[in-house]
Amino acid sequence: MTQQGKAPPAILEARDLSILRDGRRVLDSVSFSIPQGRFVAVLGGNGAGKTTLFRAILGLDTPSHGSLHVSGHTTQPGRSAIGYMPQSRQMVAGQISGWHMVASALRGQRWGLPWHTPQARAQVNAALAAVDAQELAARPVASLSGGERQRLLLAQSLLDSPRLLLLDEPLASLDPARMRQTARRIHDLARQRNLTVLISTHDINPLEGFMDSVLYLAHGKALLGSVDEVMTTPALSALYGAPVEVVRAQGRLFVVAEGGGDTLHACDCTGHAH
Ligand SMILES: Nc1ncnc2c1ncn2[C@@H]1O[C@H](COP(=O)(O)OP(=O)(O)OP(=O)(O)O)[C@@H](O)[C@H]1O
Repeated sequence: MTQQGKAPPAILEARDLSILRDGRRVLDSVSFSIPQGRFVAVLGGNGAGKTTLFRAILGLDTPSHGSLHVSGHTTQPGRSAIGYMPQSRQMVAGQISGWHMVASALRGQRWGLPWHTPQARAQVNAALAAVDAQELAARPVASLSGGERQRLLLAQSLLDSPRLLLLDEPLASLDPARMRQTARRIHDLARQRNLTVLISTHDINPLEGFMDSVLYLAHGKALLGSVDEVMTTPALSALYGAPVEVVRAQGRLFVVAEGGGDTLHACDCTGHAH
């Protein structure tokens, strides 16, 4: 990391972290340190291990080797300081209201108890207000658009005053304007609350101007740094262990397999060109 000045203490620290899934090494001796308050884009192709990393941070997957600490503590399930927006958009549908859907994620209330304390109600209302979703509170979830449901999921992740937000592809299936709007909303919330945000995505274009760092996962390895440090042909070729090319066109940045093969990622990196 090359951010200027004294870095705040690390909220997330991986040391030689390896994680197996079905016997396959998804993360292989990965080390990185993320200071509190950073807004980090987590990039990597399908199956690179983004969700696996999030699950490990939540304490749902145990490292096979190495260590992973959140605020200096070993990861464990149920830490209230972590807000999570899962990639799976499955949610209780039917006639449940937006308000009750958000409330169902309150700690200890996961099965939607029919009553809530005034404090719990205030927390749900505040989370809805934080994402400008008050008008969705009374609507049946089944009647909401995909983008509106995603706003409710973001509200859920804000319950219980998290210090760290893990957002697994929160921009997926949004139109370009809403991607940018959502990225700005998350960024502003993070700044107001001094939250650390890890946001996984296949297109970092909408995050341009908001992210402090990129954590790029490929072939079990990870590279953390600024956009300028990570999104370069030499850096990503070294990470992939194979030649890839970082191409800039019309203010956008693409990562392509050498020889003009598949586009691996796209990102608007105006102002980051080398
Ligand atoms: N429940 C599971 N059991 C066994 N293997 C799994 C399981 N979930 C994921 N994997 C494997 O772990 C690897 C990493 O998957 P992961 O979901 O972390 O990738 P990802 O970077 O989030 O991918 P995507 O961008 O497609 O969501 C993949 O090879 C996947 O097949």
